[in-house]
Amino acid sequence: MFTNVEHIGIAVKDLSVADALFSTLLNSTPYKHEEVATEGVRTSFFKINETKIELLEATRDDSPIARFLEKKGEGIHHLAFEVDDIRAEMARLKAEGFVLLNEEPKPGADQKLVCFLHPKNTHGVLIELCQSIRE
Ligand SMILES: C[C@@H](C(=O)O)C(=O)SCCNC(=O)CCNC(=O)[C@H](O)C(C)(C)COP(=O)(O)OP(=O)(O)OC[C@H]1O[C@@H](n2cnc3c(N)ncnc32)[C@H](O)[C@@H]1OP(=O)(O)O
Ligand SMILES: [Co+2]
Repeated sequence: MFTNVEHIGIAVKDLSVADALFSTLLNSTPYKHEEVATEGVRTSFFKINETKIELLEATRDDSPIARFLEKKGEGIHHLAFEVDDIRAEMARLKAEGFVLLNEEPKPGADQKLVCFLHPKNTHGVLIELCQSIRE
């Protein structure tokens, strides 16, 4: 089951510059910074009630964010939904013909297991599924 929009991911060239801008815009400060080495990103998270904004800076030239910045420039990179059972949603969506970019849930930022769907099959929007990692 889809339960929430978990976050909106925004690709930025320089995280500290974007942090300053979003801090002013939202009149708030990031509640965390986290590097996810496996995705080649350094992230910063803002929270407005239950809505999160994830700013993403590339840490490697061959990372998804670096490639996106090269092709499209800065901007909205993905839309992440919270799901209660990521494996069940992955199986359901695969059976519906969506293309999973990872066949097994993988660790994301902020204590999540994540899976991405190819934007070619979702009207050009990269979709991320997230499930909280329970202790
Ligand atoms: C930390 C974590 C978290 O929240 O927990 C994160 O969010 S990590 C966020 C970073 N990690 C990820 O994004 C992982 C999943 N992403 C990927 O595997 C990749 O970025 C792909 C989505 C497959 C795209 O890779 P790449 O650009 O190398 O492939 P490609 O050249 O074949 O591109 C296929 C087409 O998709 C387009 N394309 C690429 N990235 C896109 C995006 N974010 N949104 C919409 N379209 C996108 C390209 O412009 C191209 O369009 P044309 O064919 O028209 O030119
Ligand atoms: Co994300």
